[in-house]
Amino acid sequence: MTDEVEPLRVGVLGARGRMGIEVCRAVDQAGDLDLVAMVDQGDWLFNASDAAAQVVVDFTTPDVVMDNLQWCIDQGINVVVGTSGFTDARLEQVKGWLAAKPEVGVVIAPNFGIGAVLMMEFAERAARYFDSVEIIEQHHPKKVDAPSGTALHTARLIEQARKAAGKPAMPDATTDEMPGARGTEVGGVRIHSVRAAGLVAHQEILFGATGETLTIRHDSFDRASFMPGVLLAIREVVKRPGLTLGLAPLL
Ligand SMILES: NC(=O)C1=CN([C@@H]2O[C@H](COP(=O)(O)OP(=O)(O)OC[C@H]3O[C@@H](n4cnc5c(N)ncnc54)[C@H](OP(=O)(O)O)[C@@H]3O)[C@@H](O)[C@H]2O)C=CC1
Ligand SMILES: O=C(O)C1=N[C@H](C(=O)O)C[C@H](O)C1
Repeated sequence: MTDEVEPLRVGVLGARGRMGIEVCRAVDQAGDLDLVAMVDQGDWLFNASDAAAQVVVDFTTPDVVMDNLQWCIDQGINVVVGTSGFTDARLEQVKGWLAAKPEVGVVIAPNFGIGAVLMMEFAERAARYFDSVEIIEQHHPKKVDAPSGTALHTARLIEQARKAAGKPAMPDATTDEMPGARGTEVGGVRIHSVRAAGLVAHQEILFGATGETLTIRHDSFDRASFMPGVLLAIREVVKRPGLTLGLAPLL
């Protein structure tokens, strides 16, 4: 008799992408995890179920992630999703699929960086005290979506916190505006998206009130920064049936 625990069997979708490569390496190096499937564009999704993956990690693209998720849930495979593009409507759709498979766990996190999760928490806490807030997100130029998933999530958290505190709309007297000059507005919060070579993933939240500003900033200089969060989600998702949104509930 041995009480040694079997390693968790993990498959990675988007395995040849920037994040996928890093996730495969991290899973491979973790003693309690077994990398059993690496699937990318053009590969057969069934590689993951044939390999009896218990958890699938998805870092693909916003246009394919929903099909992947539905397939995993149908197969009864737990899923950790890092791919961006999750609107409220998409989250509702996922909840609908999970209703038919209540034993399956899904973690969808806009950002797996522990520092980024704290940045969002701090921003949520600060939101009620400031008249103005704007988000400036900066990413590498190969990112396909704008604004980033992290910026969208941050804006929603700030919107809810301002609403709960009864804050009025932000002061903004702009009447003469070139399109795009003031960024895009999400939940009443302006988001400015910068794309430039040399960047990885960065975000600043600028709060303003009479006579003072507060800047909360997070920088991912290397995709290794996301790996502790991804590994945590893999280990936790098997214990959490249903949908978990964001990494914060796992910390
Ligand atoms: N939550 C978080 O902490 C983080 C989230 N992200 C998000 O993760 C996603 C991926 O980012 P990144 O790795 O930089 O992007 P990449 O474009 O480098 O990687 C995506 C990979 O998915 C592949 N792919 C496309 N379609 C499929 C499919 N149907 N099945 C399997 N694989 C497929 C792509 O192949 P091909 O190139 O041939 O199309 C590519 O190899 C983005 O949405 C990004 O915003 C990124 C970093 C951190
Ligand atoms: O594409 C990226 O690189 C990143 N995407 C996520 C997002 O859209 O917020 C997370 C992080 O910002 C890196």
